[in-house]
Amino acid sequence: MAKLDLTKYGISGTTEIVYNPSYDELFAEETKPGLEGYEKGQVSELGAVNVMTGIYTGRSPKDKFIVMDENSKDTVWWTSEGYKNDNKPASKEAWDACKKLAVNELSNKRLFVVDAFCGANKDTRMAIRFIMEVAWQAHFVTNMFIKPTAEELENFEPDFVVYNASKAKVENYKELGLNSETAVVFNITSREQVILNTWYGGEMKKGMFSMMNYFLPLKGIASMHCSANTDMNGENTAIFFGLSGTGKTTLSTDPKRLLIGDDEHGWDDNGVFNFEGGCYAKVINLDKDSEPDIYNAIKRNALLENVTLDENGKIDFNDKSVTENTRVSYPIDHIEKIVRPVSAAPAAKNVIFLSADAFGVLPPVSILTPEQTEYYFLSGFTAKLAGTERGITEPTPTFSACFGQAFLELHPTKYAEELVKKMKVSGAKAYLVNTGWNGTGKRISIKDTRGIIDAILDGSIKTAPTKTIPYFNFEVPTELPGVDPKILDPRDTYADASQWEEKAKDLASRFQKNFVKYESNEAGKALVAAGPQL
Ligand SMILES: Nc1ncnc2c1ncn2[C@@H]1O[C@H](COP(=O)(O)OP(=O)(O)O)[C@@H](O)[C@H]1O
Ligand SMILES: C=C(OP(=O)(O)O)C(=O)O
Ligand SMILES: [Mn+2]
Repeated sequence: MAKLDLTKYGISGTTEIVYNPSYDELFAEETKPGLEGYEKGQVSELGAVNVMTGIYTGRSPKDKFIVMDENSKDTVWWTSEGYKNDNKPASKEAWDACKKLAVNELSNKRLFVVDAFCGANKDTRMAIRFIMEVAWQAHFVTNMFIKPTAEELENFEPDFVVYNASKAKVENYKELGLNSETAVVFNITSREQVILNTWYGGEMKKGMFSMMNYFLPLKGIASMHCSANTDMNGENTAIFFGLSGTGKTTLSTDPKRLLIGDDEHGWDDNGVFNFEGGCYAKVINLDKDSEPDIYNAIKRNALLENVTLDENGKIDFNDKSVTENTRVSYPIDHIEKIVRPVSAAPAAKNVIFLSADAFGVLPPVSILTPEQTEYYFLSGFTAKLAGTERGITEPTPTFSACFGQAFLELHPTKYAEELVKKMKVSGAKAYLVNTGWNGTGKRISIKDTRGIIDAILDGSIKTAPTKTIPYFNFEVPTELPGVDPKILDPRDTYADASQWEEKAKDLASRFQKNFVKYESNEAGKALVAAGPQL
């Protein structure tokens, strides 16, 4: 690519640029003899290549920073004593140092450059240029982002540039006010991201998600950490919010429906649209029979991360010895039932909040009032599951605003406002679905959860008999087709209902404590009544 000049980014001495490589080129590059360490891919029995990412097998939110400057100072939702979050400010000096480390690492090398889009909507998509030295990282972004047509590539002008220098370390991080030798730094003004010392693929996709979360709500578009699908006619759209591991990917991949996307979406006046061109599924304990579509997506061109293979490429999906956050990325067309050609569909009619409750208190499904919808969206209660974030080794209860706090760049109320506006126009209803634990000590089965989702999407939940659950005032159905009726009231899953009572009171008070941070204004105060009462 003669027209590609990387010196404008400070990258010099480039010996060759492999530009938007095809899948065949990527396969050859990532398996070529002589690759060492985390650069090396191994072909698995399913045809997909597997790579290992070292100690970073999940995102590293503690190492996430945003440059604080004139532009970002008053717009970004910075971490504060009153409301701690992952948006830590970096100085201009720290940015310059990190950028320099990245361009030094990437100078005098043979590089991969991938130009791709984030956002299926042409008016609001971001054109992104990824620059890296590692072939499989080029494969990852090729899978996960939207591929430009040949014509679009002709005139491709990036809105955002990502430098992946995973081999470089920030040695003087203390001096720079950073957290460790690893840094994931965003500069909203120059529209750049630098990745240092982590190889986890997810850092690249969730980085751009964070940027969409900054730019879109400012244009009046809802930007959401959710999966989305629609019915076979492309009419009855549903979105599934949830923190990592709560079931967005699993539950939106449904053979009865068309997939829009598994993780990041916008909702504008035309409807719901995907930001991505691929999916990133967890594969721990993946079972061919219970999740056939995801299993079948693991073939040539898919890319496995941190999965255990023997020397012959035989896969052991049950092995957690490296991480529980084993993954596969694949282009969305590895799933048969998808919306084509553009991953978009009309406004959502059903909004589902997935929460993996580690306490075993929440009912498997609750029908929410509009006020409860706002309250539970802002609260974002769930458990962080082992592995997706560094340092999390067991299900850890958390309140993650909007079910994706780590990716919010504006105040959570901004996302709630945009969602509520869109829901009002479409007349959408919201449900809180617990995909976590109950009194049995086991996780609610995928089969029961799928039954619940089916009942929401085919409308049968609307005619089901219901009762009210104390403390939370949740309206829950007492029977649903295809769902074990003994689990619908969580109290029935305990040997003694008083065990539930005790845990429920504890959880209710955690909700109340967490919500205090929203009570500094009238709108927040007004929502308290919709939350748990003791
Ligand atoms: N009831 C359930 N609903 C959804 N997923 C479940 C359930 N029980 C166990 N799981 C497992 O939890 C994980 C959900 O992960 P995934 O769908 O990738 O979540 P996300 O896309 O939200 O990060 C999968 O490994 C799935 O097999
Ligand atoms: C990729 C991630 O998210 P999810 O599990 O929601 O797909 C992540 O959090 O790193
Ligand atoms: Mn997912």
